[in-house]
Amino acid sequence: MRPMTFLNVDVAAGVATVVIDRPPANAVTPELIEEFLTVVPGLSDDPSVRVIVLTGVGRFFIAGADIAVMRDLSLDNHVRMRRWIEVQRLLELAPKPVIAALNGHALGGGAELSLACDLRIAAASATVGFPEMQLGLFPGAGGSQRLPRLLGLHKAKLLMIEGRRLSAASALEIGLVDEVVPDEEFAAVVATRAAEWAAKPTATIGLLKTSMLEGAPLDMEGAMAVEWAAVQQVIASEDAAEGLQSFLDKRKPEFRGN
Ligand SMILES: CCCCCCCCCCCCC/C=C/C(=O)SCCNC(=O)CCNC(=O)[C@H](O)C(C)(C)COP(=O)(O)OP(=O)(O)OC[C@H]1O[C@@H](n2cnc3c(N)ncnc32)[C@H](O)[C@@H]1OP(=O)(O)O
Repeated sequence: MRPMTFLNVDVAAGVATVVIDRPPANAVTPELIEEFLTVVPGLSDDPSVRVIVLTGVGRFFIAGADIAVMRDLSLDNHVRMRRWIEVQRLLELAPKPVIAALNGHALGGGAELSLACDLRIAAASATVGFPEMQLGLFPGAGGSQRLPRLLGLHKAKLLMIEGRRLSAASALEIGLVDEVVPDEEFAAVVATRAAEWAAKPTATIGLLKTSMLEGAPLDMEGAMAVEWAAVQQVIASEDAAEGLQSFLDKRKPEFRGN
C-alpha cells in the first residue's frame, strides 16, 4: 500500500489501529476520504486483522467535513465529499468488528462515521454532535438516516435541529456512545477492549453485522430466512466447534476467527 499522508495504520496481535492525523482538527477532505478508501478494504480483507480501531491524534477524533472545503457548494465538490458514505459502508459491512475510539471532538461527518462502527468508546473529554445545521448544512454524511435508527426519530431530529455538542457523559446517557473512559485511561481501555474483541469469533461477528443490516428492512419471514442462512454458515465454522468443545473441556475458547 502506498504511504499515507493522514492515516497511520498499525497492525499488531490481530488489532488494526487506524490513527487520523490531519492537523489541526482531523477535518475531512477528499484526500483524506481517498486514504480511507485505500486503507479500509485492505484491513477488511486481511485475515490477520480481527478488529479495526479508528481514532484520532490530539483533541479531535474528526471535526467533521473541512469547512473550508465545504464552502465550495458545487455539486461536483459534494459528489467528491459524498464518498465519505462509501467509507461508512465499508466499515458497516466489514466482516469484522470496527471500534470508534473517540479520543476527542467527534462532530458532523466525524460523528456520522462513528455511527457506522460497531462500538463507540469515548474519552471523558470528547464531545459528540451534529452541528451541520448551525452551518446551514444538512447532516448529509449518513447521519440523517443512521441516527434515527440508533436513537429513534424524535431524539435524532432534536439532536440535529439543535446541533448541540454533547459531552461524552451525555452521549452515553442517550446511547450515542457505548462507553466513556477517563482521559488518562482511554488508550489502555481501548487497547483492552480491542484485544477482547479480537479474540471473539470474528467471522461470526461479520455475519451478524451483515445479516442484521440485511434483515432490518424485511418482513419477519424474510428476516428469519436471512438469520437461518447465517446460522447455516456458522455451524460449519471452526469457531463454533471450538466454542462448544471448550465449554465441555471447561477451558476458555481459542477462537481463530473463522
Ligand atoms: C465528513 C465528510 C462529509 C461528507 C459530506 C457529504 C456531502 C453531501 C452532504 C453534505 C452535508 C454535509 C455533511 C457534513 C458536514 C460537516 O461535517 S460540517 C462540519 C461540522 N463540524 C463542525 O461544525 C465543528 C467545527 N469546529 C468547532 O466547532 C470547534 O473547532 C470546536 C470543535 C468547538 C472546538 O473549538 P476550539 O477548541 O475553540 O478549537 P478551534 O480553534 O475552533 O479549532 C482548532 C482548529 O481546528 C480548525 N477546525 C475545527 N473544526 C474544523 C472543521 N470542521 N473544518 C476545518 N477546520 C476546523 C479551526 O479552524 C482551528 O484552526 P486554526 O484556527 O487554524 O487553529
